[in-house]
Amino acid sequence: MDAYDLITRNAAEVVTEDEVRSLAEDPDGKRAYVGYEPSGVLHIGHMLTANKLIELQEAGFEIVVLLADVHAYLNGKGTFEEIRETADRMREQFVAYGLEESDTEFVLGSEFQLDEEYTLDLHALELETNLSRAERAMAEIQSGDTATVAQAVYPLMQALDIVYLDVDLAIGGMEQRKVHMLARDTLPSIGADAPTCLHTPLIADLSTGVGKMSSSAGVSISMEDSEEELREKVNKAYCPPSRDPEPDADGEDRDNPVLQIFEYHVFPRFGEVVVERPEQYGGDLEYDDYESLASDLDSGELHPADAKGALAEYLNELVAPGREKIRQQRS
Ligand SMILES: N[C@@H](Cc1ccc(O)cc1)C(=O)O
Repeated sequence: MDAYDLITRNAAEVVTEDEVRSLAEDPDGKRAYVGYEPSGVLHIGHMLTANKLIELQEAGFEIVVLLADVHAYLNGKGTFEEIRETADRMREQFVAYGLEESDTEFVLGSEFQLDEEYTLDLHALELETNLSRAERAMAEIQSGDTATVAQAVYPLMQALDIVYLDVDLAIGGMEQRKVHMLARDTLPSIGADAPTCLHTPLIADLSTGVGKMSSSAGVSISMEDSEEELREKVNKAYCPPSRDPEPDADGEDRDNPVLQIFEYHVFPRFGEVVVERPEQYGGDLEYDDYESLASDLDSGELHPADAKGALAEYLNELVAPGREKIRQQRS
């Protein structure tokens, strides 16, 4: 796979393709980052962007993980002290998940976001941005129904982080895209470059396939799930025998979250998949790529129950080191 294909593998969108192509010409030493609001336990959304970081690490990128303590505080996630405490645990969980510790720069937001220079640049961006634009950028990230002033400052700080962390590529889930577009539009006003961005897809709600999976509503997969819990969650998941399910009665689009997890989590980390089946049902099935697995589900060769059984096992393998780390952190 050439560098461009590796960088953009499984991305929902890159902004812009030309900019990513020029990064791909010489990826060595280029810097990519994801920022996370610290929380006690990683969930599948964190793991999805982390998969991309691991791939970029392999492509030669320097990886920066921002533990965005000030952002979590601005987004109403608790007292600053509480949030800080969880940041360290989160870092350890990322390492357990597979981010090479010696090759990853973990930065706490408060290490630089409270400096005078940063603050003055932030105020300069505030002058350039109207409130409704900031609010719109935050709509999918904000906790609570009504936007606070803190939540309007939040996306501007996120934009500024890209400058202060000196990154060449900003990564985030699709819910970050409006913040990144705001960053592209406003950073030039303070003399900085518009950042190049890559967005990872969102996984559909596990039980319905409608909308996105969320750690705050509905069933989500987390790093502390036991093997048994994973099996139960996956068994109950929505998985019609097709990769493009029919819209539901309300005409809402559905996706197949079981297939999405194979595509965005299992294949990128394991490379191949074996679905174990008793001889009498045709024996084991082996797949080298996502496409062949998805088309076997479409054709009926692969039964959803067998796909789910395999998925639960691979997920268990993915979360096991982090689960062990969480156990140590709590003892
Ligand atoms: N907005 C990100 C967190 C974040 C904060 C600051 C950044 O610079 C980047 C990302 C989230 O929703 O979790």
